Amino acid sequence: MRRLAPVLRQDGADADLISLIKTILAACKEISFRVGQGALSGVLGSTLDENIQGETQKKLDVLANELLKDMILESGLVMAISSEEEESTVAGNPNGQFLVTFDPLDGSSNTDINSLIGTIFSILPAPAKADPADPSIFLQPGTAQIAAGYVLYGPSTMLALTTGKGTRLYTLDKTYGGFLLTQEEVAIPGVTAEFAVNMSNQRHWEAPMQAYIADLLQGKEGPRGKNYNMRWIAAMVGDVHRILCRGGIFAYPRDLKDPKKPDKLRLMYEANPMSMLVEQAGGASSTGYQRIMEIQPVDIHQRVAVILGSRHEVDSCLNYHKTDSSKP
Ligand SMILES: O=P(O)(O)OC[C@H]1O[C@](O)(COP(=O)(O)O)[C@@H](O)[C@@H]1O
Ligand SMILES: [Mg+2]
Ligand SMILES: [Mg+2]
Repeated sequence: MRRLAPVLRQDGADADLISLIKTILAACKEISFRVGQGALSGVLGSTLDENIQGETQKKLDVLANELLKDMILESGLVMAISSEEEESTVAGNPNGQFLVTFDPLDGSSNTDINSLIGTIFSILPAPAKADPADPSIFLQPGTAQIAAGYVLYGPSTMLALTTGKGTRLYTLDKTYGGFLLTQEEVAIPGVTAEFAVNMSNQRHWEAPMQAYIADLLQGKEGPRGKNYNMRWIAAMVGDVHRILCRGGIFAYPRDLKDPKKPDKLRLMYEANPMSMLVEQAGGASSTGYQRIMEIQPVDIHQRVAVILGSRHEVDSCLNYHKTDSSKP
């Protein structure tokens, strides 16, 4: 089985990019070890704090954030980092070629039930001669990403990674201590009969999403003419991993439950890296009205509606949005 670095070299990644990816993964291996130790490592449960987004921080959120931040900045390869758990960006080497934005721990609410969680990351180019302390250097669309990936802390620890040459899956070999290539080319089936959405928000969705899901639920007797199955892991990283493995559609649509917070998922370190992985595997990703990777960000913690997965199913969902005259 092939090791990570030679595969990245074959894909045209330069030595600094390989080194940065290896640094991110070194932090993830440490997180994987702590997660694997569970209650024995003393990292389960909540802190007394909230993060910038007003969400309760888990001890693992804080630990994962510190590990990633320190190791990435110490590498000297990045101009700055941005994280879900940091209010603003953190400056690094003014000559660093890269920016890294990450969700240190996705699916935090799963930590206490020994269920799927992961780390999501996105690597962007650092603008030339920019101020490393200026957060606006991160405001680049997803199409500018140099690489994107996640590490899933499951029964095995897996890496999904793309540098724009397809999406590949690696598995952490704990005896050797590195990630080995276990799926060369991920190809998401275009057609599916599986959807993932938090149904408890159904009554708060906009009309097109209500109509789309209502038709899926009618199964064989409805306009879609087939029965659908539903899955919800409550960690985007787990739901996207399932879609990379066997197809499906994942949605966290806009909802009107709290008008001040209509969207849940974060553009820079959740939606964009997952969209790149999905598109590179032949899938599609949209807000319902726009390709996610083409959004020009205005804030490092900006939230966005997400609909991604099997290409034809995403297209079907988008058709419901096209016929909704109330939207752009
Ligand atoms: O609470 P819900 O509606 O099930 O939301 C689950 C969603 O929230 C998230 O956990 C948000 O991520 P964080 O855990 O990083 O805040 C997503 O991964 C997941 O898809
Ligand atoms: Mg998250
Ligand atoms: Mg998180």
